[in-house]
Amino acid sequence: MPTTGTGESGVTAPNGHWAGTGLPEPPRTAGGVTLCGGCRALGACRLGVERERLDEGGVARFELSCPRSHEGGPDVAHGGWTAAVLDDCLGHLPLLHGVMSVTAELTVSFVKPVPVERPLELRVWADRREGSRWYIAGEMTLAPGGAVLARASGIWVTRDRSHYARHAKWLAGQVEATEGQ
Ligand SMILES: CCCCCCCCCCCCCCCC(=O)SCCNC(=O)CCNC(=O)[C@H](O)C(C)(C)COP(=O)(O)OP(=O)(O)OC[C@H]1O[C@@H](n2cnc3c(N)ncnc32)[C@H](O)[C@@H]1OP(=O)(O)O
Repeated sequence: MPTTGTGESGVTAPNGHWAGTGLPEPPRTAGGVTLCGGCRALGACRLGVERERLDEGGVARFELSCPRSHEGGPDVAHGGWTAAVLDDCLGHLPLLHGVMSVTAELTVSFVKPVPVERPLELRVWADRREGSRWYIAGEMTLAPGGAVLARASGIWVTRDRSHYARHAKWLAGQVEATEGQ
């Protein structure tokens, strides 16, 4: 990935485009974590993803922990955090291949309570690809010991830069249709 260097925050400023998408590359942290729109100002993943990489076998590996701010029950993660971080990390698999995609379907199994502020790992792989559809699965484990805490699977649909413009046009049409009602 072409870059312009690493700033004080450790976030790498991109100067290239994703192959085939025409979209600007999103910034990455020093740990290789792609930052979505909401996390860019902070320069860190608010869900607690600290490192990400693609291994030799094509499996994406993440190091993370649940921030205390996402505590649900005492000392355990809110289920919404678990679902959100699985959605985010599963969707990073196409990103790590230079492909922009959006979540079309997501199924989450909450296997055991997830402790907050403990090291966790997440493995993410593609079960198969059919045209623009990626069928992706992943598993979250406790870092020491490897006990499975949660699993997820879903479908991601590849998009190009017209996705957001199309959305903006659709939304403008919705607003126009309701004006004067
Ligand atoms: C230039 C600036 C760049 C900046 C660039 C930075 C990038 C920096 C990224 C960092 C990384 C973050 C990545 C986050 C990734 C998630 O957070 S994903 C968020 C959650 N998921 C979504 O928002 C997806 C919402 N759903 C959809 O857009 C569509 O249902 C899908 C998944 C694309 C459908 O695809 P499909 O199965 O091929 O179906 P298709 O027949 O094309 O469309 C089905 C329906 O959706 C509609 N549709 C499809 N696409 C759209 C659209 N774009 N707008 C409106 N309606 C649409 C169709 O019109 C159709 O509507 P109906 O005719 O049924 O009324």
